[in-house]
Amino acid sequence: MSPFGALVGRTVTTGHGTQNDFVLVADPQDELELTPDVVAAVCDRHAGIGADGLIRVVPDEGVERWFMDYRNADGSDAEMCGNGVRVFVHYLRTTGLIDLPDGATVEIGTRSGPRAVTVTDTDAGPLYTVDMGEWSLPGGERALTEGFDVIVEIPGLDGPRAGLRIDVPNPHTVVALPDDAALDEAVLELAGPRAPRYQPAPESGTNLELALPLGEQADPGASSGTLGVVRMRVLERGVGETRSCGTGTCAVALAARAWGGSEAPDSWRVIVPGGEVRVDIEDKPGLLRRVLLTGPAVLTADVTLR
Ligand SMILES: N[C@@H](CCC[C@H](N)C(=O)O)C(=O)O
Repeated sequence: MSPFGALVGRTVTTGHGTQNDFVLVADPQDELELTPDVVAAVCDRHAGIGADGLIRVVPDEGVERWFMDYRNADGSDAEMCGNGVRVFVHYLRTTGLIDLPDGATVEIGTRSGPRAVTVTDTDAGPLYTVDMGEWSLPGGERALTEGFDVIVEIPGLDGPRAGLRIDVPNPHTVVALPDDAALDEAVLELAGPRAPRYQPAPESGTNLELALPLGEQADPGASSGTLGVVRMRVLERGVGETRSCGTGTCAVALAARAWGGSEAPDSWRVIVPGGEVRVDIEDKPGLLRRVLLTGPAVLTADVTLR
């Protein structure tokens, strides 16, 4: 019997955002029951299509917009997926489910509430800017000034490290590393004896980002101003090590800005194994704290499940 359950006979689409890859399943009648087992079977890299997550494309309840029903590769739910949002909107646009001309904005539904996404067409393909909304600090505001609120033991690295927890609004723990060697040597395994250990242990799990701040450069997107640059690796909750994580890049930019002190830039170029994205942080007094994520999205294939 096929492990793909309700998806047998369906044609689904694959795509990625900076190589964080997804299977997109259109469900315009909101009729598909996708159990965690079916999601895990589709995302299996050896016996399925293979992906970091699955996105069901479904109408939002009671409002005229599309809803991103995101699941991790192990079948679990998550509050948000930053790369997934861009790929989701690119899918809606490419398949004609929405009309989104260059420069236009669309609102989509997510488990964390509505998100506005704006497209900019470039010679290298479209870039999508997602208003990722408000972030928060489970460890309280003091964590931001102190720069950490959790201790993490990461195999491959000598000794415990300080980490900063940031919700975007899914949970992230960001650990600063001193050089490329440490970043490359860290072992990022989800489970087993070589999984990272946290003190305190995160109640609902966490995504773990290892961040290497690399200084600043002139901002090509502005006539004046600088862009912080940071390299990262990520261990995703419910997935394993991935080549990018959009919410993770936001958490890393926020942590790097906190560690950089009052003069640190608000805009960041975040380099991940699968490419790079831009993160713009807005938190001027009196304004909503929010973070904007800009990056590419690509569709790669249509596949029919047997
Ligand atoms: N890849 C995503 C994050 C997906 C959810 C995450 N694994 C979690 O469980 O919180 C992104 O691009 O943000």
